[in-house]
Amino acid sequence: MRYISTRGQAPALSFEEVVLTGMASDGGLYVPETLPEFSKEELASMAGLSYAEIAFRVMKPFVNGEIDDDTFRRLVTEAYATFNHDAVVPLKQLDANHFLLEQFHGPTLAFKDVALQLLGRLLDHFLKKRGERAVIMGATSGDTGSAAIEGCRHCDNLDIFILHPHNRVSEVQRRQMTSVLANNVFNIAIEGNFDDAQAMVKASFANQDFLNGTRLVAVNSINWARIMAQIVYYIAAGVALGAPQREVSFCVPSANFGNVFAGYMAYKMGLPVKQFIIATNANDILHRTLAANDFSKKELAATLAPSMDIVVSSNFERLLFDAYDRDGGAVAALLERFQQEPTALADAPLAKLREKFASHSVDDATILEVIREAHHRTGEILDPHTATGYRAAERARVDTTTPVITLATAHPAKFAEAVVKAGFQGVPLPTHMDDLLEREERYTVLPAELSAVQRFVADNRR
Ligand SMILES: Cc1ncc(COP(=O)(O)O)c(C=O)c1O
Ligand SMILES: N[C@@H](CCOP(=O)(O)O)C(=O)O
Repeated sequence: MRYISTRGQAPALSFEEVVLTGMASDGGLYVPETLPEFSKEELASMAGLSYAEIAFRVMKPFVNGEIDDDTFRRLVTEAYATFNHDAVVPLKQLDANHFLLEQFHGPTLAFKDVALQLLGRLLDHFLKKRGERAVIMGATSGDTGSAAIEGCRHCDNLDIFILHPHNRVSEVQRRQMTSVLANNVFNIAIEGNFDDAQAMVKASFANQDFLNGTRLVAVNSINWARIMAQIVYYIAAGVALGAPQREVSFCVPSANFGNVFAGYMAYKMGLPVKQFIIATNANDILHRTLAANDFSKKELAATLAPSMDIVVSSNFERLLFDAYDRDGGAVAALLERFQQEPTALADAPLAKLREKFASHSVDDATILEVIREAHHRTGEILDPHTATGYRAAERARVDTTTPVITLATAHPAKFAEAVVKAGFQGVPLPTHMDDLLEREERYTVLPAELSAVQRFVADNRR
C-alpha cells in the first residue's frame, strides 16, 4: 500500500515514511492510495474479540508488512494495556437505541489516547530501527497535547514541542501538559488561538530549514497513523452492536475532523453505517458547510467545549478529496480560495457528502442544558464536547430504529467550568491524577509569531 497526497503533487510514500512525516510537500494530507475492504464474514468474525486483536486485524493492511506481525501485535497490545478499562472504549447504553462510546479511559482521559498511545510506539520503533532522532511539533486545543506527551515522552529519540492557545484550554488540560517536567518535553503557550497554533505547525512542515535537517514529525491528525488507529473503534463498536447484519449510525463531536473522518474510512472499508452526524459547538463551520454550503471562516469563539474551538478544520480536506473524486487539483484550488474569501463546494461533491453526513450545532447555553438533561435522564454527567454530540444525535438522526452511537470524547473531570456552570459540584479526577492541581508546571509564553516559535524549537531541541 502507498500513501498519496490530497493535492496530487507530492511523491507517494510507504507506511513507514508516512508515519515519520507530517504534511505532504504540496501542502496536502496523505491518504491510502486504495483502501482495504473487509467482507461481511471478516467483520462478523471480529465480534467478541479483544480490542487489541480487532485493532491488529483492522490496521494490519495499512502497515503493509513494513512491521512484522509479532512486533506489530506487541506494539498494539502494549498501547491498549495502558487503558484502565478492559474494553478500552466501552459502549454504554443510554436508551433503547442510543449508546455512548466512552473514549476517555486512557491515560489522559480523552479519545486522543487511542491513537497517540500507538503512534508513540510506532515512532519509537521506526526511529530506533533507523538510528535517527526527530522533533515533534504539535498544536493542541487541549487534548492532543497531553495525549501526545504521554504517548511519546518515553522515546529518548524524540523532542516534543506542543503549542497550546494561552488561557484557552481548561486548567486540567493545561496542567496535564505543563506538569510533565521531562527534559524532552516543551510546552509553548501561544498568545493566539488554536488556528494560529495549527497554522504555525503547518508552516513549519512546509519549510523545515530552521531544523537544519532534523526530521520533523506530526502528532496531530494530519499524521495518517492517527486516523488509522481511530478507524478501529468504529469497527469494534459497530460489530458489538450487530454489524454487519445491522446498520449503525455515529454522532461525533467534531472540529479538526479526524475523528469522524476515521469513521468514514471504516464505512468505506465495509462497515454498514447509515449516517454520520457531525456535532459542532458555536464554531460551526462544518455545520454551515453541510447545511447551507457556507464554507467560510468566521472569527473563532471561545466556548465551554474548548477542544472544539477550531475554525480551519484539517481533515475536512481528506473528505473533500473523496467528494471531489480524488481530484487533487480541484481540492487545492478550493482550499486556496477558502483561505482568501468565503467560498462554497461544487454541487456534486456537496450532494455526495449529504448522502452520508448530517450536522447540528450546539451553543454554550444548550451545552449546559444538555448536561443537566442527560444527567436527569441517564444519570451520566457528560463532558461539554460529548454534550454537543448527545444533542446532535437526537436532533439530526434520520430514524430512531437504527442504533446511534455518540462518541463520548472526553472525561467530564477535564472540564470543571462547564460541569459546575451546569449546576454540579464537579467530577473527581481519577486517582492517578489526584495531585494534578498541586504539581509544578513549566511552560513558555510566546507571541503567535512563526519566527519566535521556530527559534524556540531550534534553540531547545537536544
Ligand atoms: C474532547 C474532544 N472532542 C472532540 C474533538 C473534535 O475531534 P476532531 O478534531 O477529531 O474532529 C476534540 C479535538 O479535536 C476533542 O479534544
Ligand atoms: N481538539 C484537538 C485539536 C487538535 O486536533 P488533532 O486531532 O488534529 O490533533 C486537541 O484537543 O488538541
